Amino acid sequence: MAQVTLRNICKSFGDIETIHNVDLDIEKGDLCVFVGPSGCGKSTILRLIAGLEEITSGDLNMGGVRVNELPPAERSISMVFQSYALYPHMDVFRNMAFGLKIAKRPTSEINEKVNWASNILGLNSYLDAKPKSLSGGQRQRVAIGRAIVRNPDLFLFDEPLSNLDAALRVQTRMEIAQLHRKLGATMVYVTHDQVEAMTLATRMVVLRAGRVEQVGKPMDLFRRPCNKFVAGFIGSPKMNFLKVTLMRANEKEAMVRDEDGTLHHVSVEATKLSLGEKLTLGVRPERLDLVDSATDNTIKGCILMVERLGDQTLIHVKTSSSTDHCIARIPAESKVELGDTVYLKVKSHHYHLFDKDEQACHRLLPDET
Ligand SMILES: Nc1ncnc2c1ncn2[C@@H]1O[C@H](COP(=O)(O)OP(=O)(O)OP(=O)(O)O)[C@@H](O)[C@H]1O
Repeated sequence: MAQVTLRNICKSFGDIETIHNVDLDIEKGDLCVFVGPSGCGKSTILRLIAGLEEITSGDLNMGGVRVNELPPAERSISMVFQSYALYPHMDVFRNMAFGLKIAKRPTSEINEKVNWASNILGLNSYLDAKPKSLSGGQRQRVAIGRAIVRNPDLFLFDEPLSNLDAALRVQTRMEIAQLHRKLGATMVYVTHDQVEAMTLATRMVVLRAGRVEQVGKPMDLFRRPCNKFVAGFIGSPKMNFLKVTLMRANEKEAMVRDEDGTLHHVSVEATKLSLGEKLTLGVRPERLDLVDSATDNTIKGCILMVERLGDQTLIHVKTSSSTDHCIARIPAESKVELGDTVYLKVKSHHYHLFDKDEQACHRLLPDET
């Protein structure tokens, strides 16, 4: 049985419904990450699970029991916010001990648990310090410590790394992943950063405008996005999209033509498509290889920008078919200059194809990809 289940959950603020029929199972031990653009409803769903917002309709179950009306304090959850929410006048020890004190736990248990948490989080040397003397990363660790001492059934994280600088974000992200493994805890984690989502999640939930678009393991969503939205949201730089027309189709391949007249052979099950249908071809920047001349499966374009990143180079290429310009990730030693005409080749099984409703055609991938 899943630890947390959402069934047909809707949430309205006044007359406006912002969360629409969300169904989701969060299994024990999952690190379930909600990801999606600003305003898609990530925090609202987290707050519904926490009991900080009232559910308009649907059922929220925890451990098999319906908890829609259960107050937050009775849900066995701990929440960690972006803003840390530490008490400025209390030292680190008292901040971490606060919840247990309120719960009137014996002093020996409080000492034991706070020491255990501060060991795990590397806070032993700071137990007497006040929050204002700590760095952002240390403060967030105290907030996490305060959450773990309570040993809840479920941890909820709302963009906990947003206030940290880039280096600290990576470090704290690793610490959260390690903590998740050490504790075997069930966690729900909200972020708008798809890299954070990919690296942390055991299960990723992609949301758009209050609806779940796709749920799955990060690499499954990366390899087999169910639609153009998920394909464009996961991956950095994002997937390139080209406007194409279907010329031929069978159960193993779609042959499409781009706006330059180049043919692309795409390894997908394409029997449901109609000849002449306008489609979108997707290809990730790392799947484009520089070649000398145009053949089938190449994209022709003119270099608009060259970004040399050290170990690799990104080229931004203007093409006739791409909805935006195309980005290709190429080896650092490639000799390319602004204004060059380039040909970028794609293997048939590296393409994605989306129908006129932006739904993905089933990809036929070889085992190694
Ligand atoms: N208390 C509220 N009253 C009215 N509308 C609200 C309230 N809280 C959230 N909303 C609306 O619900 C929608 C989802 O908001 P939510 O904060 O959950 O998005 P989000 O995905 O977490 O966004 P962000 O990444 O920007 O934090 C938005 O349109 C927001 O304006």
